[in-house]
Amino acid sequence: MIAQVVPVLFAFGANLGDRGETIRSAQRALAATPGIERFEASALRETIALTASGPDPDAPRYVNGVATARTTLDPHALLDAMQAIETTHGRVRDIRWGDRTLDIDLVLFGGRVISDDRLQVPHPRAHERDFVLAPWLDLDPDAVLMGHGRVADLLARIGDTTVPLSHDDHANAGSKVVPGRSGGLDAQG
Ligand SMILES: Nc1ncnc2c1ncn2[C@@H]1O[C@H](COP(=O)(O)OP(=O)(O)OP(=O)(O)O)[C@@H](O)[C@H]1O
Ligand SMILES: Nc1nc2c(c(=O)[nH]1)N=C(CO)CN2
Repeated sequence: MIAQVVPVLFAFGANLGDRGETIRSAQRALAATPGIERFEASALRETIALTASGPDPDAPRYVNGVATARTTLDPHALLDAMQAIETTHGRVRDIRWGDRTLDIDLVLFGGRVISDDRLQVPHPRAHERDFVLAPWLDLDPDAVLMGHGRVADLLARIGDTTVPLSHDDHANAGSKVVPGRSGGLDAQG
């Protein structure tokens, strides 16, 4: 049987260590994962930490970005690959929304709605996060978030507090980590 190729959207965040390099390294690892192809990463943005008690301008700032890709993996195998990459990049699972070296979220898996003990897709909080919407809009000005509408409209509604990362020398460091427009996810919107 020929495996189905599904467009996906990943979100990346880090607020400890060499944040931008960690995210670019994780993206190279994901792009090199068997079953993942056509990986396209956004520019990175610096963002105010969202904590359990709201935005905290005094907490270490995050670097955030998104990437689109196509995959033949099933959603849970993809999550396994994401979590293995988080672990190799020093991620420790402790307090919810605590500081972290790397977080990778699966925002969209084609047009699938998934809700089980390991995965909620579309990511239930993506539509209210400027640190997801702003880099996605950079990557694809026509992007649509399934169930919520145009990303440009969502971002205009919540406001954009993110700023472009001044030093992002690694944007093209991986042969398959290329900036570009997302392919296919809009059709699911
Ligand atoms: N769409 C998703 N992408 C990544 N992990 C998910 C998703 N949906 C559910 N999870 C589950 O969330 C668990 C905890 O994730 P994590 O601690 O990274 O949450 P968080 O990143 O702090 O919060 P948030 O999901 O609000 O960004 C993971 O072990 C994973 O099983
Ligand atoms: N700015 C910002 N804040 C966050 C982020 C993130 O990626 N960026 N991720 C969190 C948990 O996933 C909690 N808070």
